[in-house]
Amino acid sequence: MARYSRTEGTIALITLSNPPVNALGAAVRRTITDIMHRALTDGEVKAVVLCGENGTFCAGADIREFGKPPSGPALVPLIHDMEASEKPVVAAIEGVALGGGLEIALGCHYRIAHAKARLGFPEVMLGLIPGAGGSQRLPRLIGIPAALELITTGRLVSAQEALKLGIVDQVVDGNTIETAVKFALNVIGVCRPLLSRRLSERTPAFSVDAAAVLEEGMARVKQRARGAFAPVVCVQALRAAATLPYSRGMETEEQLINMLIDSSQARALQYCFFAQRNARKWSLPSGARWNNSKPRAVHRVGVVGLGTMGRGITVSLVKAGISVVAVEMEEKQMDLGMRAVLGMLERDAQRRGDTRPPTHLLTFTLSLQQLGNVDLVIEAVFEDMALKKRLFTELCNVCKPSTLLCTNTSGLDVDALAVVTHRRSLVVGMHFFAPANVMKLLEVVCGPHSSAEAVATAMTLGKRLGKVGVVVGNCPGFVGNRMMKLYLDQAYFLLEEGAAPEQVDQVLEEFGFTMGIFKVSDLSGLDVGWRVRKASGLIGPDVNPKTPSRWRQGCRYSPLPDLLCEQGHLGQKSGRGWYLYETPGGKEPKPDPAMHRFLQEYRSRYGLTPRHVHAHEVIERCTYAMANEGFRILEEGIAARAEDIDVIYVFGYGWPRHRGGPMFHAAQVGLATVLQRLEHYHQLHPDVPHLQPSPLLQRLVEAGSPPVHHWREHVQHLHSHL
Ligand SMILES: C/C=C(\C)C(=O)SCCNC(=O)CCNC(=O)[C@H](O)C(C)(C)COP(=O)(O)OP(=O)(O)OC[C@H]1O[C@@H](n2cnc3c(N)ncnc32)[C@H](O)[C@@H]1OP(=O)(O)O
Repeated sequence: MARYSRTEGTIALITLSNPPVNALGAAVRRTITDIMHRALTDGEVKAVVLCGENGTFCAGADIREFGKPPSGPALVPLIHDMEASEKPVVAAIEGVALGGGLEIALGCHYRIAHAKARLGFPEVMLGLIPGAGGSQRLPRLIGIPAALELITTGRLVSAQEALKLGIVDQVVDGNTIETAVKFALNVIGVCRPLLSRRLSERTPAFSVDAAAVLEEGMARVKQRARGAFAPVVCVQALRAAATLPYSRGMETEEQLINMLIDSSQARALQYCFFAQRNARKWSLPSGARWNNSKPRAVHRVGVVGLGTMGRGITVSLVKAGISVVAVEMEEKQMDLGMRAVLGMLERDAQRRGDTRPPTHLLTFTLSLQQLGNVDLVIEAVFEDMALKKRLFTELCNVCKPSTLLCTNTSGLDVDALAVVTHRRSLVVGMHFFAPANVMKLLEVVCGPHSSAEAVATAMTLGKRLGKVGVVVGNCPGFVGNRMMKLYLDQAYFLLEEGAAPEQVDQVLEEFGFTMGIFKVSDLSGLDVGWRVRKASGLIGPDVNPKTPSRWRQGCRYSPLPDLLCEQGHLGQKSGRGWYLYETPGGKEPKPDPAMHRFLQEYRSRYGLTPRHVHAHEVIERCTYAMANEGFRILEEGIAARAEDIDVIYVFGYGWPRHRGGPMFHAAQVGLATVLQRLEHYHQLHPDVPHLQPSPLLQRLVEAGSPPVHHWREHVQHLHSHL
């Protein structure tokens, strides 16, 4: 928990010891409180050095304790007593000093940091504010503007930046604890009383325009928060620091954190924190798991296809220091792709203040033969099964027998590709999201033949690229796009029934989505879905001409997006889609009067009487339809946990993190309510089978709506993919 020792005769060394990150659980707080008291009252001790075991100072409060009844001593009095002491207390910061960890460090009189240390207040990402004095001490140390930026974004700073900002007093390359001990010996008796080192006693060095900074900060934060409360409350806490004496500021901080601590948003964000980490802990029906499967070493990767996805994947790999052989079939395409990749790397290097992008890691070629020596190939060609099958057959002949063959398909059958190779166990899906060098999500698609080694290798590679990998089973659209299809369907149906694209988008954005569904569709290009619908036989020559336009494969179908594509309205790229753009390639969507006329004509052609669609209906139909499919996905074993589905939606589809993900949201609304609303909508739309409540949802409601972590126990694994 925490150890006490003496060094150099007069220095008390307190070492936090709670692996893996020295989180401040109740027992740790109790131990530090006791031994700090011992150090501060021991006459022989002249100074105290506080450090953490295993190269980590402290990652803050133990997040697992949030939501449980409080126990153990609070941090605030401990920090207060430490700061009030006449004995200098020096923090030796290695690894991280985050949240409560940084608050402890700010209560110390001096801070020495290792060059590789990172510091920050990530509380906002957990739906909280720094609630143990951090919101009041940090602005007294570094001023309102810098504190505002760090606290409202949760951004971590390097030791070097912390030094520049004045958060730490010294940065060391060598042994931080030894340096801190020497430092402590040097300051004993030098700076008495320690008044100027006590941040709580500092007269705030606020500039005259602090009020304006806070006002601007509040406006910026509200605009970016997409409905999240914590960033707004962070600004309120900083306003207290700027305008009130320290003790009153602390009272306000306490009131504000108490308001947030049990909020549904804080719960959702904390759920996301663990869901993201649990997604790494995959397992397969064979018993193979993340911690018993060895990934292969990957030094050189082949990327086939230099379209939008291939380019982003190549950039991601090169940025992670991995050699890439990028293959295109046609010279012109290769030229375009090469220029785009080099441009992206150049801009990235400039942003990081680096003059040379790592282009030495890149080879561009028109020949697949150059893939003979790569460890792994990522195929990123068009979504055309025949093309992919030909390519996989060829890759099998070209690549060394141990090369993993991965497909970036966004929903085609990974198993159908595996069976054309002589190495089925080495075939997995690596489904990146556009732009692949920016988006964090990676679906690792495990087919029935994929080996644990192949899954482990793809997941480890994803981690090296800074992605959040989630292992999913093989089915059309996997998890993300399978649920997205139903979300889109509901959005189209809402247009048929009377809504306008901008109305649906506005409601979704107010709910917290990064972008409304129709704006997303315009951005990705309407032709993407059009091709998928053609390939799956929903449109095209295979459809019986007698089939009604609004009816496909036994259920309601909306031809709206097909009609737009037929008119060449493909979204941003053509200057017109669900919205109007100033020029082709324009980015600013404007409601399109022609779209409104088009929808009116469409409705009258099919005898649909438009009605006013309420915001709550938009949210319910879109999000409950998604969650309902999520329950089916769980039942089929395509996702192992509801958490995995939520991670996919938060990291890949702009789902608001403070609402936890579609499955968590369903749980927060109440499964019984979701069930009842789905029944209601299904009654109104019996021709939409995916509105019919899934059997798992019904069973969960019958079982009393257990919490998300217990849903797995109610899944009847008839045939589990995971
Ligand atoms: C009021 C509020 C107060 C006073 C607070 O302090 S709120 C907490 C503020 N602190 C944080 O938000 C830090 C959260 N942690 C991280 O950012 C990262 O975990 C890390 C930078 C500390 C380390 O990152 P990394 O090396 O990638 O490792 P993991 O993220 O995988 O973490 C390792 C395991 O430690 C668990 N963990 C991390 N932080 C905490 C914590 N504060 N409380 C409890 N547990 C924590 C994490 O879940 C991992 O566990 P396993 O998945 O391995 O079981």
